[in-house]
Amino acid sequence: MSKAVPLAAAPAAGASLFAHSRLLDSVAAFTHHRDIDALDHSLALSLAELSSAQSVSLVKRAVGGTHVDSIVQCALDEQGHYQLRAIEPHAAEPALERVNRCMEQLEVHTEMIHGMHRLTVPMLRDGRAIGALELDSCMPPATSRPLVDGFARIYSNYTGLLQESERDKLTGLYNRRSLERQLQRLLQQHESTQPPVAEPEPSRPGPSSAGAPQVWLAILDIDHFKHINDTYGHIYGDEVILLLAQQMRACFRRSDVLFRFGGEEFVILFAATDEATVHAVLERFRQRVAEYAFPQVGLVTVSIGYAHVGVHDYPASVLDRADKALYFAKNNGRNSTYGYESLRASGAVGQTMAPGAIDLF
Ligand SMILES: Nc1nc2c(ncn2[C@@H]2O[C@H](COP(=O)(O)OP(=O)(O)OP(=O)(O)O)[C@@H](O)[C@H]2O)c(=O)[nH]1
Repeated sequence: MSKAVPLAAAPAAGASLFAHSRLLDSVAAFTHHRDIDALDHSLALSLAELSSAQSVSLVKRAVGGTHVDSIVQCALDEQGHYQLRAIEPHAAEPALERVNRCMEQLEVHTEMIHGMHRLTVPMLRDGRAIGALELDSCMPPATSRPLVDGFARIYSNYTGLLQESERDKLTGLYNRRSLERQLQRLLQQHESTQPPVAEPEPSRPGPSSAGAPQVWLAILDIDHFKHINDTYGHIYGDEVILLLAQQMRACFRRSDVLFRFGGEEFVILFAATDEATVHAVLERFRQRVAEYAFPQVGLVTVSIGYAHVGVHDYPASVLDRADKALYFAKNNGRNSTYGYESLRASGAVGQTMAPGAIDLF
């Protein structure tokens, strides 16, 4: 039997339904994104619009780390329109103290600033803060807090799922599936500074115009890993993989993108101005590994092959070139680093795969 709804309740219910559907629209819009940068922008804008805030900042810690590695802010401009911008964490140092405290203490922070209410809410996952949302608004914190809390929880859950799908379970590095997206992202970042590359050899690094950074891909493979597994067992083999991933994190820059590509193979994507720098960076890492005493196993070495990434390169063809250089290292004593372009110039390796023959993942 249907229940009569008092007439007087209808307008309030209508208004609340409208507010709920706006909220759901926003959540649907930002969870539509698979790309975390786009998701961050969408979240900051949705929260600013729904709360009519003066500004919303999304501050994020590096995956698995405690330092802030990105800040996205959505703030009203003089014309009353929301504008999104990314802020370099080092440029926001003093303001970050408050946010860092909130993330360390896992506590919500409120204060009055220039006649506005400032609300800082940590975003939690598995009992630790992955970042924080900060809102400057005319509304008192008690009014805006449920909305900010809700967005923080949805963001944390959703990015947790996204990260699980793009990370290797053992090491926490990116997995093979994420290479194409990360490569595109890095190329877009550096596209404007990359000199035009002559066809039909997209792999050849352009002239180093005013030291503009270019993108490079390196493949790193543990030498005689089967022997390590056979001698010490798979658990020690896994431990070697884990420790190597830790060394990679410690040795490469935060902006370098690290992958466990499968088994005992790793990939590094990074920007550098010239081949000599690339070689020196990779050699430094190879030597560091060769000097490290792995528990029980002792000394372990790695072989490295690398190649330049052209703006219009397919991931599979870059991988093929770097793999040729790696293969050369494996066949020439291991525990060494080789670049495809130099090997090609000296005639030590042949042509890479034809554009039609590539496997596009
Ligand atoms: N412990 C462990 N072993 C793995 C994992 N993935 C692959 N392997 C093993 O890694 C070994 C790789 O062996 P190969 O491809 O012959 O290479 P290698 O022994 O390192 O020899 P080179 O690369 O030629 O120096 C195989 O025995 C795989 O079973 C993993 O996640 N954990």
